[in-house]
Amino acid sequence: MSRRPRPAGREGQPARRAALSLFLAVLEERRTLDEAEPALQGLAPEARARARRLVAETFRGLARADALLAPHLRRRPPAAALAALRLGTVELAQGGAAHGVVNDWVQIVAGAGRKPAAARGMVNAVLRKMAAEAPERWKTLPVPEMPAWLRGPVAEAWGEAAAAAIEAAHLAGAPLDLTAKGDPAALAARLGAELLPTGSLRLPRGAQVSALPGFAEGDWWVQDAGAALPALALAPRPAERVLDLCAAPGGKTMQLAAAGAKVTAVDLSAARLERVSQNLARTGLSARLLAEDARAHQGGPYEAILLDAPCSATGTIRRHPELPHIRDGSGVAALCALQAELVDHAVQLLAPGGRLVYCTCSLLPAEGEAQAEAALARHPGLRPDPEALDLPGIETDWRVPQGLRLRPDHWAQRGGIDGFFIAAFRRVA
Ligand SMILES: C[S@@+](CC[C@H](N)C(=O)[O-])C[C@H]1O[C@@H](n2cnc3c(N)ncnc32)[C@H](O)[C@@H]1O
Repeated sequence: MSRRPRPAGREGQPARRAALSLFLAVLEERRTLDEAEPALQGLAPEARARARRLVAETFRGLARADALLAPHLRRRPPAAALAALRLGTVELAQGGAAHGVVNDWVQIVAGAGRKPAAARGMVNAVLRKMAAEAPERWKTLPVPEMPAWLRGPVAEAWGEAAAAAIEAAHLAGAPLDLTAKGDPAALAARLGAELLPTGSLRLPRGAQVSALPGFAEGDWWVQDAGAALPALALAPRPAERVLDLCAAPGGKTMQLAAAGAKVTAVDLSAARLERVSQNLARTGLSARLLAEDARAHQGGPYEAILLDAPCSATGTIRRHPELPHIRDGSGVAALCALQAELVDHAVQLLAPGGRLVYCTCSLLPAEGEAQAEAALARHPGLRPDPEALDLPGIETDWRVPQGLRLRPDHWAQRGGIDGFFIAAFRRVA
């Protein structure tokens, strides 16, 4: 029996409706995509993934979409109509079929807001113009800049050219990196992945994680190549008692446990610790999990401590393009104070001769290099341990006096790496 063709765009409409709610939830409530995504529960997994992808791409290219839209908007449209225009423009710029995209967004807007008829006409007219303009003009528009609170310190630390290169990396997005539970070379061959010099595996952006071989068996987990380095720098030994502070969702906990260490993993958030538990169950690894403030942890002394401190997460903008649109830098001072308190407590929990690795996925030197310097100034019994950072595959220009500085523009030919700062210390007294 022949099936009647579906009207263009109909199968995309649930995803687009969901994208509109998700986009508004992130922007208006200042929640990350991860925090807001549970609102999409009930949507088929494919539509959910499509909605999330569209919202992420819209935040990534928002400055470009706004530049294209501006000449066609006499006044700022109501929130839902503006969101539809931004999402629709990005879809069109990235090759979406004009008829389906425009019709769907017009229908969606017709059911939202206080003056649906006016909004409907405006969205229809503007998106038709975008269908004609956006695909050609998109790539000619400037690369979106980081917000001033972030761009300022980045350009001051590494210069204008580096800031621009980091912005280009944010726009390019990130590939899919995995960490193997066992032999990385064997897993790379099995998955057809690139084996990176640091031991991580790399697949092209957009690969569907749960469909990859070995996911259900727990043979690997998703982890940026930069995020995999701190646990390698700690170099846990089999049966060694290791403390993993600020552990959720557990990428580093799994690395430490896979190396055979007896891991105690601490995180303030019981909900996030539940994800560590699920990750450990999937990978068949184990660790002792404690939901508590790391500053109150009593235990040890430990031979090895990993402190992956909460931070601005500005090193992960490639993967979390909404961050520049929902943060204003006002939380950074409090994060820096918390990081220092966490370092101080970690030092107290360290056995004489013990190793401490401190890291943050931040581009801000205040959360990285400055924290490492301040820790040494506050703790005369702490020494830098630069040899711990002599890891396979490390490029010489990642080394800085305080430790390792990774930036998204590093490894540009390979597809980049998340921004990270990593310092290694030893307690000598
Ligand atoms: C950068 S994430 C950790 C990522 C994790 N190490 C991994 O590799 O998957 C920071 C974590 O710190 C936790 N956190 C924030 N403040 C904390 C505190 N005072 N004590 C313990 N954990 C805290 C957050 O809940 C969050 O899970």
